[in-house]
Amino acid sequence: MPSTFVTIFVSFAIASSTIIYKTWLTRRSPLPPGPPRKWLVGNMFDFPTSRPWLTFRDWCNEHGGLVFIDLPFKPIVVIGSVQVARDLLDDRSRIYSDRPYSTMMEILDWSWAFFTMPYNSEWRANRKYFHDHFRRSAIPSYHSILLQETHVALKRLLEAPNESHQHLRNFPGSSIMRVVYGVRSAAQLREYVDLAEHAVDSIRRTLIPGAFLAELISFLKYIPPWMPGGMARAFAAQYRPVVQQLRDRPFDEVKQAMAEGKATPSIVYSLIKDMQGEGGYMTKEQVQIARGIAATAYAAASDTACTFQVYYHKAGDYSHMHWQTTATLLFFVLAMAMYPEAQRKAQEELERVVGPSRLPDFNDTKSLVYVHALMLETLRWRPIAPTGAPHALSEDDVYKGYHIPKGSLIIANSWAMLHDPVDYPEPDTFNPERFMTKDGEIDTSVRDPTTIAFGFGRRACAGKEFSLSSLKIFMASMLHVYDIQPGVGEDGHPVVLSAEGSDEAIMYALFDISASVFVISDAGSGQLSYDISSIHQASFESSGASHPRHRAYGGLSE
Ligand code: HEM
Repeated sequence: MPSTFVTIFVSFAIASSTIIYKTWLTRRSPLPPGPPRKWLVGNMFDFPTSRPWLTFRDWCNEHGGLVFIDLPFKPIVVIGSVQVARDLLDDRSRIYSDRPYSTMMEILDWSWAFFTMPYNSEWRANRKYFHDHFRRSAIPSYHSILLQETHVALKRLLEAPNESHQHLRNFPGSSIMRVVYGVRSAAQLREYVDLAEHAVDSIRRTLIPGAFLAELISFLKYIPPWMPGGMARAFAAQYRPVVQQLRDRPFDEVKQAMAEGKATPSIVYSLIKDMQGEGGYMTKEQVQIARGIAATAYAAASDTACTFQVYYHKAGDYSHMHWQTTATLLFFVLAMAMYPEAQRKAQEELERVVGPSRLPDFNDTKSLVYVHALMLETLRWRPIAPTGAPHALSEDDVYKGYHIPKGSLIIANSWAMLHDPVDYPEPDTFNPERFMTKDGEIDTSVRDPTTIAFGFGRRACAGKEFSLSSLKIFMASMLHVYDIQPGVGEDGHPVVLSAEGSDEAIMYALFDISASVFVISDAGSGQLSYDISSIHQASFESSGASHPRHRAYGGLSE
């Protein structure tokens, strides 16, 4: 009985609010063009459920660089060209920098993560502190950690190649934990990476289309778990403690270690030192910011959630968090297995620049032009945020005569921009050389894909420089040491690889490379004399000193 009442009440509320909303929406015209809208439901049944970037691209090809999608209570504007993205998200960033509100994110207690925050003074303060520690000039101080974590991953790949997926997944998480919290113990790093994954699982589960009606009807968040309609609160009760642990546990451990005089240098350590006044006192707001920005980096980088995409879909909004650095590394490995010629060219460059007796380091990266082009091409070929992360418009706007209503969700279709055949001929082919001149330099006349893949305007990726450094040293080191090939299937033939993801995916589905790609040691000419098996994780844990460099002849094969 109560559930019948709730159903009738909810249906009535939806129908009447939809009519009011439609009247409001169309009070000013014209709206940007888009797929034809049906009365009351608008484009609700046109919205793509799979690979939306392809449908968005087609709509933009038909209607122009700006397309309006009319979903109940959620006007969506899709940007299909770099020029429009620059005009709106960069040049008008004052009003295009909000994020859409999500009920589930609020009740799961993700509001401290500044990638979810609205564009306000709290976001500004968070972003400023984050920037202090992740701006380009700050990154060299993390180089030794990135190198060490890269070497740990290489060693693990050698020891347990069947778990290659896991090793790639651990690299970003472990690196960021060491940078942000100074964690050294391998066991604790693993525990924290798992904790981040568990917490972010809460977001993954809210993504399932229509999973939570509370995204559409916000008051459902007040219904207790034991009542019909209380699903959102029941779900939140399960995950909220995990999300809070992610935010608090590593931070509190650093504070405790500082009090005992045992803390190692880290971003949290410097934040606390910088914020503490006389007598070591921090205000409640300062503690909140320090906790929040540390955990944002932790969540954003550690195989977890860097950004979130929110689409309105049939029964409600859903947020889509995704796995940035790990996903890029997975696509890199896949590309290497699919395009052996590109792999070979990178290895030739590594042999020339680095030579056979050591691993690449950050002094080499400037000379590794082909590896740089290969990284750019990976980010372009399979952008892991194909539709970016949604912005929200905070004031009514007019662009080229079209009215864009306040509150619209703004989606930049990065995939379409990165596959524009005018900028990138034959865009589906993985071809690092498109970024190089005939003289072997980076061709600055080709559009730099990092200006698209990391988003736009004031909300563009705050970890971009950190990511680029991690990706480049990891890719160079991996190719210097290993050959990457398709695995062999049960029929004895090489597995046929595909980079398309599954049909259901609203982003590129992550795949387990362990099953389909072989990573084998002794890359390139087979002349490498550096023995990766001699790297000792324990030596990083105890001292933080740079890794011991052993020389052993006979290549890397065991
Ligand atoms: C391959 C790696 C990565 C890619 C492609 C990537 C891409 C993105 C994109 C597309 C956005 C949304 C931008 C927008 O709203 O226009 C974003 C936001 C963000 N990223 Fe990343 N990201 C990566 C790695 C990282 C890492 C390693 C960190 C942390 C160290 C990080 C921290 C953030 C943060 C904090 C935001 C939210 C910014 C805000 O809302 O103000 N990202 N990223």
